[in-house]
Amino acid sequence: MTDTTYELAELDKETRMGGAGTETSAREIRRIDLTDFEHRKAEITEELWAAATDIGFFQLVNHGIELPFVDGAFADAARFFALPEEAKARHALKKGLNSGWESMTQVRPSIGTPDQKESYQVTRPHMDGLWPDDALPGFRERTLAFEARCRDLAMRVLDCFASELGLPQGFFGRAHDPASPQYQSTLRMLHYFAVPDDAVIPADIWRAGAHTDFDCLTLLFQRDGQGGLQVCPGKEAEAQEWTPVEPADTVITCNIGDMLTRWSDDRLPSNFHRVKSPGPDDDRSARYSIAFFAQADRDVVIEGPQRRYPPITAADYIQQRIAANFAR
Ligand SMILES: O=C(O)CCC(=O)C(=O)O
Ligand SMILES: [Fe+2]
Repeated sequence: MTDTTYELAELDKETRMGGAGTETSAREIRRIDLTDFEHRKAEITEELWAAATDIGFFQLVNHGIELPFVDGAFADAARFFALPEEAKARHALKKGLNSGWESMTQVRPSIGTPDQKESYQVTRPHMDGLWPDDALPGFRERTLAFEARCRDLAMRVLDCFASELGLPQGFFGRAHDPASPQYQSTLRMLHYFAVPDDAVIPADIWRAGAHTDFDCLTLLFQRDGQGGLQVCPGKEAEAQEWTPVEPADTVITCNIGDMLTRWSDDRLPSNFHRVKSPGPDDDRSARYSIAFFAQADRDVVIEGPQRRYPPITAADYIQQRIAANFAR
């Protein structure tokens, strides 16, 4: 726990989510099938809206990003993280720009201890000097291609939300424009460290501490057998009951982020999630995941149709969240 008070209400809420809480499997993790998206858009929109508003999180299946492509992105992530420390340090995080490599520097307001992980982030306009081109030929091109597919899929889902919110089709696509120098959507490769067999992990050490995401929508790719993710819908946060999410190679777990909560005047609640450390009976090997964060372009003003929150640019919004999360 920290005793800092934050300017954003979202952050104050986060500081209260650091306890262990309890586990429940009673919540349904709804799977939304995107097969034949263009023809089934109305039906899919209904399902997405119901899952996002009743439960607060959901998974996508038959989402169109082919498994070999996802496998390739994970293979590239593993190759990057296997580079020597000094090679990775040449591509160090540009703080505030969600670009580059960091290790153990993310401290969540909920727990106050560093996440037990390293990450490499790609945010298109800020990648000068951050690509490992010499060590990993082709990594840049493949990673950008994967990022583009994630962005397109995220915009499909956001288009469905737009129609329910009374916003025009393409509204979110225009606000997340990969050709704009203001683009700030981010692809993040994550590597949670293996834990030695004899290590006893203190209760306040998490692979990722409890948090909501800063963005509009997160697409989270996980690997079969690499569990640990737990979710708690924002509207049920007080109960601190966490539902484990079974990982699978072919599904994408989605989180609504705080930016969309604001933009929807609270109609789409963000959800808390965290990644627990392996317990005594859990697999202790390394865990990899990849997240795509759809964050509106820096110059876009976030203001819902009902104006429940004061307008804020997406740049200022993300900046306040980064400042609260990265110690150095
Ligand atoms: O690795 C995971 O499963 C979750 C990652 C996450 O929540 C994040 O990076 O925001
Ligand atoms: Fe997250």
